[in-house]
Amino acid sequence: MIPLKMADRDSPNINVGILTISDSCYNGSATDRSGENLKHLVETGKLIKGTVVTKDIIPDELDQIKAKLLHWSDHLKLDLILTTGGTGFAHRDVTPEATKAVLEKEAMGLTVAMLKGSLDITPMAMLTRLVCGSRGSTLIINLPGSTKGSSECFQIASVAIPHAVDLLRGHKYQVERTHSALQAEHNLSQHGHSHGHSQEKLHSSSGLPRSRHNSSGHQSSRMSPTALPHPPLLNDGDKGNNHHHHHHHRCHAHSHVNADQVALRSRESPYPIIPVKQAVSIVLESVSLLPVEPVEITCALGRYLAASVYAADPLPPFCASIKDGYAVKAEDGAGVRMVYGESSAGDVPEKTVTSGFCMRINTGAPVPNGADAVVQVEDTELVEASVDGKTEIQIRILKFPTVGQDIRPVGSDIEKGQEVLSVGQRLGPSELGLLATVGVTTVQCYSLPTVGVLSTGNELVEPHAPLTEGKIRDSNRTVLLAQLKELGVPSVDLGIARDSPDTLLQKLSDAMDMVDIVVTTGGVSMGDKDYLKQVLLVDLKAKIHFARVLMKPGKPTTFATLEHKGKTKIVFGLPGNPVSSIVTCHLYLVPAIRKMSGCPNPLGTVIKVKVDRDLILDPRPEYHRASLTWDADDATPTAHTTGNQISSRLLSMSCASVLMMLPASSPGASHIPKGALVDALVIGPV
Ligand SMILES: Nc1nc2c(c(=O)[nH]1)N[C@H]1C(S)=C(S)[C@@H](COP(=O)(O)OP(=O)(O)OC[C@H]3O[C@@H](n4cnc5c(N)ncnc54)[C@H](O)[C@@H]3O)O[C@H]1N2
Ligand code: MOO
Ligand SMILES: [Mg+2]
Repeated sequence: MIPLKMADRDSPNINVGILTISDSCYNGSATDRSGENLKHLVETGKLIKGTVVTKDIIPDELDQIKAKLLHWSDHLKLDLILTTGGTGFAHRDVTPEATKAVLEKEAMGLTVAMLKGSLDITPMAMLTRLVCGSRGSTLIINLPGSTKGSSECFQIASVAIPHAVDLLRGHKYQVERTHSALQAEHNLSQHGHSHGHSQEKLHSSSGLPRSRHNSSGHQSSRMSPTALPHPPLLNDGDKGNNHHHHHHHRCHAHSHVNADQVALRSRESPYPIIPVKQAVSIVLESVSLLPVEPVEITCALGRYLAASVYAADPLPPFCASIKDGYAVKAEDGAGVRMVYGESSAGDVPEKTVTSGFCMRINTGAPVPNGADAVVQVEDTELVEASVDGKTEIQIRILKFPTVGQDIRPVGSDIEKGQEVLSVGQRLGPSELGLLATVGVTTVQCYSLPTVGVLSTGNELVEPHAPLTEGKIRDSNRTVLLAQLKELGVPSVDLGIARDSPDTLLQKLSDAMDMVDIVVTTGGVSMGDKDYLKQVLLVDLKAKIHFARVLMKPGKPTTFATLEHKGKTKIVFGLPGNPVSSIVTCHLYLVPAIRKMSGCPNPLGTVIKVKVDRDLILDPRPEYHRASLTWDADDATPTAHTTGNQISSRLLSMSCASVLMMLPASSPGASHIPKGALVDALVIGPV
């Protein structure tokens, strides 16, 4: 029996790499069924809550396997690598050897569990040599090469995978936290409180005894009682920590933001209000194109090309018929022809068509030598057939054919050497089809940024948690993670941070190792608990490019960059109001992601719409949510407001496919009359 388990909604999202190790799949003589099947199993989300970040096919070469495993664990920092293939007794089967070479710790239990489950199904399982274990925070699991075997073993292992990933992540953080706490204490004792510590110091691990790493003995109880013992809780801002007993957990980061002196806080924002256009320019100038990487066609949907793609062969590769009919010599004109044989799609016609003869042919089939026209069956009639009706002997051509009629010449769709896709093009379904047509299965694309999403606020609880007094459910994270999924970029759910500088610092510091972009919501306005900007400035030495924009909603939108381990990290501090965070996501985050991923024109589409009623203008330029309809006799869509536009009202986003870009009111213009045309930014399917 294979134990089945639904993905736990509390479990972390697992970044998965799928590695098919097979000479025959690599050289194209076999199809990668098991790799594709594993990808599908992960994507359905039934076994684990995971995202397939990368997938590749490599030959059974020890060095290549090792290199790939090292890259995926040390550089991509995947949570889980599933290999399929190369685990048997054939001479070339070296996956277990390559895996052992990179593992830091073996996980015999996983191997035994999969072996036991497989033995229940077939005694041949005795011959598998699966190896499992961890390297850094990456779990590596060998699966058999067969589709059936690999999916059975994956199902068995999946029961323990989320917890293993949790442990591996937790361990890493625990180590870093203990280091940073000790380092911070050390700094303070040497220099006193007035000295800020740098990001490097926070993560420094110099000279610390290993035995101290697991010194915090707190156990979380957020897993079910039947679950394995839980690792130390990550910090007090971690997901699901909205129960009282979590609040005393220690946060190891020490912010230097002064959080006590409410009365001394600034009563006016020190940041100038800038126009939206300027804010967008600043964002786009501050982000750069990410490096190029090879991407397999099955993982390339939505990616942007970094190198043009050319056709190695012409299409069609042979003269092909456009119709079902008869291949003829045009000069024979109309009249009776002897039928000898046929050319069907996939065939190679052996006979040559000579004067007075024709050959039956189907759409897409090669036109036989000697023929220079195809006459569709509708333009012919039967003259003579064999008695059994199985053979056409003579037919009559009713219409005079012309040379080349209903024939696609070689290369008429795609010429040999023609550029079929160019740099910067987005790979949608049809573009992937073009790649398939020209036989290019790996393309050079710009990398995608990894985006971390953090909600902030003491009032927030998880969507599934019961509402207690003073609490509301966190909706922003759900929206933003879904938006990222729709864009096809990898995301990291950073959970909820309490409104404390230490927690914010901890969460942000942790995130910097994992992601290119951090998106936070909440805590950017004028409240005494709005600490984000101060933590960015004081603790993380970030450059805040802007922190107020002249727009409604979204006024306190904050944008910062900071250097972390030699890389520039991007921080979007979006306002906490649900609508403000979504509108600013579309205006700033989405274009930034598009630019980083190689999109040549990252700004969204703006169309003209007709307003369906008088609209009162706000002193700030407003992004007014609306749905669209089309009247039969009018090309311009009518925009229907989604109602009350207060930025807390998430319902105003429901069914909104555009943001009407309304100008600020002025003494001469206080409203827009019904029927007027306004610009609208498209944000969803219309
Ligand atoms: N004195 C001033 N007060 C405010 C100003 C101002 O200029 N001066 N600006 C207002 C504007 S405009 C906005 S927008 C908000 C932005 O506030 P913050 O970004 O600081 O966000 P919070 O205070 O944390 O929360 C605001 C609001 O949104 C709710 N919220 C927060 N996070 C979530 C979430 N993840 N899911 C659902 N709802 C969330 C939160 O409970 C608050 O109701 O500031 C105005 N104030
Ligand atoms: O600018 Mo705020 O986003 O109006 O609610
Ligand atoms: Mg606030």
